[in-house]
Amino acid sequence: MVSVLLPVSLLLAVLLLIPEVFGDFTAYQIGLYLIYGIAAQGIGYLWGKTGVLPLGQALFFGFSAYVTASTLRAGNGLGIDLLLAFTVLAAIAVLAFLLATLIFRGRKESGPYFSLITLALVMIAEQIAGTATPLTGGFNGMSGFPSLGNLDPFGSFYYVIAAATVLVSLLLFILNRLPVNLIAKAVADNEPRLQLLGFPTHVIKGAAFAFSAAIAALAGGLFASHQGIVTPTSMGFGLSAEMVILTAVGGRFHVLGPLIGAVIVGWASAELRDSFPYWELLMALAFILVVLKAPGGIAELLETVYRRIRPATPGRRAPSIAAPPSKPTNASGALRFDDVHLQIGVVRILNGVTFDTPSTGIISVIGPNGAGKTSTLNAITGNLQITGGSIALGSRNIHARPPYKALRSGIGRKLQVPSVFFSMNVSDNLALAMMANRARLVDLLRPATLHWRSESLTELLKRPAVPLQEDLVAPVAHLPQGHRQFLEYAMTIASEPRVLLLDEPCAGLSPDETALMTELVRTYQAQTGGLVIVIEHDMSIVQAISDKVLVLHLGQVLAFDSFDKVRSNPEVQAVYAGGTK
Ligand SMILES: Nc1ncnc2c1ncn2[C@@H]1O[C@H](COP(=O)(O)OP(=O)(O)OP(=O)(O)O)[C@@H](O)[C@H]1O
Repeated sequence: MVSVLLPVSLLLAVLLLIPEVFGDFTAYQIGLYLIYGIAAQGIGYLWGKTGVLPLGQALFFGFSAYVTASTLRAGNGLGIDLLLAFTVLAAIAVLAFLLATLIFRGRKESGPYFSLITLALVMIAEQIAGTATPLTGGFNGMSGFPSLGNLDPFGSFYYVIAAATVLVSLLLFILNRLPVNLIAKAVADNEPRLQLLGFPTHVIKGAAFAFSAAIAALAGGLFASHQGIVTPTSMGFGLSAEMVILTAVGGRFHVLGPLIGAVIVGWASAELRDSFPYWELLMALAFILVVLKAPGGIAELLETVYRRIRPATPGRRAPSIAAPPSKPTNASGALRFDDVHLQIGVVRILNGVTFDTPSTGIISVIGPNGAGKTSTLNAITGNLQITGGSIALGSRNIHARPPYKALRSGIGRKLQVPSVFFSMNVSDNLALAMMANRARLVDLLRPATLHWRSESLTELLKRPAVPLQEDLVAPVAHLPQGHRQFLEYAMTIASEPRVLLLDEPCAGLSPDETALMTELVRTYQAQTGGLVIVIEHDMSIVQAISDKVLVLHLGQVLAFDSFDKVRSNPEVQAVYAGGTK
């Protein structure tokens, strides 16, 4: 809690001292910088955590500013004004959520589409604001309305801005300690893995965008009241870009970064504007310098200096909490491919794959490079959409589903190259996996959820040969390949899926580690009674673990039988002639 209260108390103290030390006029100027800083904090949250860069945030800022101006002009009284303000914030958040989920739905990555669409929207909005004169006052804008509660913009209204700044910062600091923060960060880190853990990333990005839009709208309302005039530039691309610059300069990874950026850039611009004709050039150069040399912005530089003086001490590890059981998935029965075709452009990857697995056991998938093994798993989890035929698990067709629904259908997937969250430590990776298919919305707002452990995961971590126990606080980026393989395996089984898809789980493992991994897979299958499908090149492993072997070649099934029968199959021998692979 100290990590929240200390910076927030310091912020409060500094903001309260400003009018006392510098006087009302400076407080008025800083009030404006803080308003931009609040909007930039919203951008920082979205961009710094999820990696999604919004280029049209002034759309919400300006819209809210216009609505606030009209409301204040109508003179309804403080109560109605506040009620309307909350209604506008909520409406903007809902609209932003719908817009973002619509754009992100069906897209695998964040990509530049979203940024470009927000850019286009704010340009349209600025045009409309400039031409819809009866509503907005056209290019002259709206003016002549009182401040909220008739407070003096050059006096007491500063304290309203200071209060909003502290509250937004407090909220962001609290969010940083909750599981939702980990999930938001996981989007930027490895979105495909998060989807395979059952998280609908388009909804997560939509929620983060809605939150940042509501913060921009709050800032817009304060702006109208503070400035007493709203013009189309308050809803324009120029302001949107400026807010992004403030965020980048101040530091998008820190709660207070955007505020620092807004105050420093605002103050420097005001100082230079009158004394130096090329001040905009100087500001642009400063921006380029920060982006190139200090991508984490001023806040990160300050933190580096602070950490030199006071190195971080490793916190005490909180005791584990028994995780609730996984949500039932109703996954049962055999996996059935019926004449499955998969084509991307002119590349025909699967050409009529048909097989029917038993409902339990270990199936190995073998075949030469490029045979279509990984694509077969991709078709099951929805990472690739099939172009013909059907895939069913038990009595339910599963082929038209997006990847985040695979786990909800009881299918866990480990990828060929270990796919984990590289910017996080092992503990956070496991925490995300423990939430998969377990956490309800309310659990994502409880810090205790971060300490969930299931019995099976605890058992796995207790095994002396599993190299994860001593790695818990180690950044994943520093782990050797073998440890990453075990981590991804542990993450995949954390939600106890009934169907386990493992793509070369022993690749890069030492002989001892390989023996351990095969034993873990066998034990998991025996304990759950589920179906495990393993892609494997090493025939000794295939022989040791398989109940049946599926041989693929050129996107078709060459054989599907016991290991011995497959080994003596002349067609398989012909394909494998000359090597063990
Ligand atoms: N997204 C994609 N776009 C275009 N071609 C693809 C795509 N995914 C796979 N392919 C092609 O489909 C073929 C089968 O690929 P796949 O990865 O399924 O093979 P594999 O049997 O798993 O091979 P390996 O043992 O090398 O991993 C390859 O020729 C590959 O280049």
